[in-house]
Amino acid sequence: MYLAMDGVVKWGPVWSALASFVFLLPVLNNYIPAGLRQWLATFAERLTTYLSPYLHVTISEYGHERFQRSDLYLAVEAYLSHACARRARKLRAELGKDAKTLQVTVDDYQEVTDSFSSSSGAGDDVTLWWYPSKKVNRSNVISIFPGHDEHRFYRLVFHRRHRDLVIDEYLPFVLAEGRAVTVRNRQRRLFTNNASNGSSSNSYRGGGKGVWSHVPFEHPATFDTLAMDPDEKEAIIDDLTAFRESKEYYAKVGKAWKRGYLLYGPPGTGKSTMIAAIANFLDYDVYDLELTAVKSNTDLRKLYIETTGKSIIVIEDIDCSIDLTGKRNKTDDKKKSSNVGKDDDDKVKLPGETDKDETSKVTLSGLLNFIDGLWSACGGERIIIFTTNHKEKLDPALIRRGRMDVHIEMSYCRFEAFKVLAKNYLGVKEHQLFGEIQSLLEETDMSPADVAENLMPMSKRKKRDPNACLVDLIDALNKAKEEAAEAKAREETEAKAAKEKEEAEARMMTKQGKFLSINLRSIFVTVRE
Ligand SMILES: Nc1ncnc2c1ncn2[C@@H]1O[C@H](COP(=O)(O)OP(=O)(O)OP(=O)(O)O)[C@@H](O)[C@H]1O
Ligand SMILES: [Mg+2]
Repeated sequence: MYLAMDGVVKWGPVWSALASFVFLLPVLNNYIPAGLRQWLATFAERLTTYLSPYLHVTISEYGHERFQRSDLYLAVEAYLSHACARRARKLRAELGKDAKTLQVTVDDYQEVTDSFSSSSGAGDDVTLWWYPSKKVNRSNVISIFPGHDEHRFYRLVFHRRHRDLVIDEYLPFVLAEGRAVTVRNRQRRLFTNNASNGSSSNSYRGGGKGVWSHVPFEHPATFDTLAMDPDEKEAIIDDLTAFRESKEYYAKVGKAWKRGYLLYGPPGTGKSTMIAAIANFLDYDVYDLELTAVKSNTDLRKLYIETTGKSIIVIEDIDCSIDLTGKRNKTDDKKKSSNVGKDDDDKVKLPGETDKDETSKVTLSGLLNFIDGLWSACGGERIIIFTTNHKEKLDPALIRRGRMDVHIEMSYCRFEAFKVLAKNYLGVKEHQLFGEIQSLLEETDMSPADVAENLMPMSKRKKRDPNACLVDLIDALNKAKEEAAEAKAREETEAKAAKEKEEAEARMMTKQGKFLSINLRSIFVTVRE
C-alpha cells in the first residue's frame, strides 16, 4: 500500500505490482520445487494466521456420518436465508422438496454480514461475516454417497476478541433460530412404511431408500370442520395443547414425552378425519403404519427409531391389522412343527412360495413394547393413535391408560354435530327445518359421513339451495328410521321364532327322555322276572 503525503492512499502502484505478481505466479511455479512450494504455502498461511486478528469457524455440510447432512449446516443455511439473505447480492433460488415452495438461499462465495449483541446487554453490536463456499474433490473416484465429490461448507469470520461470545452465544443462537425457521417453512409429510422395511442395507436416511416413504400431507380437515359435540372437541383441543407444552413436565415426572389416543366408533364417524385435524392443529408429520407389512418386532422397532419428533404415529383399524391375542403364535408354532412344508390349506408349497405366516410376525408383546418400551422414549414429542370399529375386541393391555391415555368415542351424528356440518357444507346456522332434523337425529343412528353426503349440493337441483339439501336429509333420515324399525321388528320376530324353536326342542327332549326311561325301566323289570 502506498500512502501519499496528503494521507490519501494511492492504489495504482499496488494494483500493478499485484497484477504482475499474479501474472508471474504460474511462471515462477514452474521453477520452484514442489517441496519448497508446499513449505512456502504453509508458511504463508501460518504468517497470515499469526498476523490476522480474525478467527474462522468452518461448518461442513456432511459431518462424520457421511450419509446425513449436518444439522448445524442445515440450521445455518436456514438462518442465513431468513435473516441475512436480504443483505446478500448473489442469491440462489431452488424449488423446495415439495416442488411447490421457492427456497432462496445465499449463493456460493457470497459474503453476508451479520451483527449480534450479547443477551446480557453488555457491549455493542458485534459484526460477523459468513462465506458459503465449496471445495471440489478432484479425485477420479465416483462415489455413491451424496456430497462426496463436492464439499460445501460455511465459514464464519469474526474478531478474536469476540471468541467467547460467538462460541457460547452466537452459534447456539444461530442453531436455534435456524431450526425454528426450518420447522416454520417445512412442508408437512405423510409417511408410510415400505414393504421392504427392515433390510439394514438400505435403511439409512438421506442417501437412499429408507424404511419410510412420504408424500406431502395435504388433508384439509381441521377441528372447525370436524362435526362432534363442542364440549368433547374442546376437551380434546385442551389435552393436545397441554401435551405440546409439557416437555418439562414429562421430564420432571420421568415419563417419555408421548401420548396415546384410541379413537373408536362405527364406520364413517370421523376417526380418520380426526387424525388429520389433530395433525393440522399440532403442525405434526403423520406416520401411517401399515402393520401387516411389518415382518417382525425388530422391524417395528426400527420403524419407530426412524420416526422424528413432532409426529403422529397412526395404526388404523388395529383390530383388523393383526391377530393380537398373543396366543396365536403358540398354536401356529405347534402347527408348523407338526406340518412342515404345508400351508394352512394342507397344500404342498411351490418352490419360491413363502409361508403365509411370514407376512407378519409382529406379536402383541412387540406392539406393547413399541408403544411404551424403552425405545419409545427416543426423540420425544410423539402422539400414537389407534383406530378401531370394535374396541371390545382389543386386548386390555394394549389400550390401558399409559399406553392409550385418552379414549375417544366417535359416535353417530347428533344435533350438535349436525349444526357444524350444516354450517360447513351449506353455510347455514339456523333454519326452520332444524327442529324436525333434531328430533329425527335423536331417534336415528346416522353416521356423520352419511349426513355429510346428503348435505353436499352436487346435483343440479340442490346446487346452492340449502333448503333442498335439508329436505333430502330429512327424507334420508326418515328412510333410515323406517329401515331401523323394520330391522328391529325382523330381529324381534327372529328372536321369538328361535326361542319358540328352542322351547319346542326342549319339550321334545323331555318327552323322549321320559319315554326312554319308561322303556328302560320295563326292560329292567322284564330281565329281573
Ligand atoms: N365427525 C365428522 N366431521 C366431519 N366430517 C366427517 C365426520 N365423520 C365423517 N365425516 C366425513 O365422512 C368421511 C368419512 O369419514 P372418516 O374416514 O373420517 O370415517 P372413519 O370413522 O375413519 O371411518 P372408518 O371406520 O370406516 O375408517 C370423511 O371424508 C368426512 O368428510
Ligand atoms: Mg378411517
